[in-house]
Amino acid sequence: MTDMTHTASHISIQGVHKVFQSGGQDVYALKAIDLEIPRGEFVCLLGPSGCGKSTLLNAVAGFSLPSSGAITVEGAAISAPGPDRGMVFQEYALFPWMTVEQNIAFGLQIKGETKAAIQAKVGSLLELLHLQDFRKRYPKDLSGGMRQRVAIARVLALDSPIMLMDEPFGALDALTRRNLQDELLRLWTELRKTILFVTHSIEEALYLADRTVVMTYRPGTIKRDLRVDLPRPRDVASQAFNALKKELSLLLMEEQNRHEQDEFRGAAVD
Ligand SMILES: Nc1ncnc2c1ncn2[C@@H]1O[C@H](COP(=O)(O)OP(=O)(O)OP(=O)(O)O)[C@@H](O)[C@H]1O
Repeated sequence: MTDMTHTASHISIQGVHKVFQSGGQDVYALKAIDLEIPRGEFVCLLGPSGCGKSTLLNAVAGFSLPSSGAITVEGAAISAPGPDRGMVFQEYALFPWMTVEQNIAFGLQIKGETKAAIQAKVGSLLELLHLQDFRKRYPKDLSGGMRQRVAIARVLALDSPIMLMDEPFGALDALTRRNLQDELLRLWTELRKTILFVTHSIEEALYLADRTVVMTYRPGTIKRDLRVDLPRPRDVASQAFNALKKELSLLLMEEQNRHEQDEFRGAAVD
């Protein structure tokens, strides 16, 4: 296997606010968010629909900047997307006209790497993600789980020290989902990336993260920043796991209720 960069980066989010205009009104998507994510940490953002998880992730990605406040990576302010931050979306985002290996190679070609270097790196990524037998296939001929493996390989190809993941396993069945969660943990342990991962699922957050950050529904603030100190691989049937699950369920339910009341009043715009 060729060597891949084993580095990670520190993300600092300071006093971040994000206001959208909707129907002539201000929608406070994020309010006074402060979050420090040390290098190599795996952090999950958890919350009901509309609490600002994607807005925060997109701000770190540089797709949509905060209305005020600052986000830095290794001390440098984020003002646009960059190769230090790879993004994996729920909808795979693969090029349908390219094979698996062409999809993985694409970013490396843009970077202007040599043919030999690209071949070596794509080969090692196919191996790493168990995709060797699928290299000549097109996305339409792959299962959802396989497509998501390709999307992860494509981000890893760029050696981004930070991986931003927006509900990447949300569309997968339970078994495939657990499989990919395990794969992701293996990759994270091996490559020591910093991961910021958005999910609706309490179990997913507790299974994966070093820290689970629960957000409130509109305005999006941090309701709870919970360190998950359970050893890995985590036993989802254990008492300790279920105690944390219960604790987070209660917090989430409060926010879900606020969401529903908001919708009831016809005030929700999402
Ligand atoms: N471009 C936009 N214009 C207006 N309002 C927006 C825009 N993008 C997001 N919002 C609002 O900001 C709030 C946060 O949205 P966001 O998509 O970040 O939430 P989320 O927690 O990721 O939800 P989901 O889990 O459903 O993706 C929502 O109330 C949403 O309606």
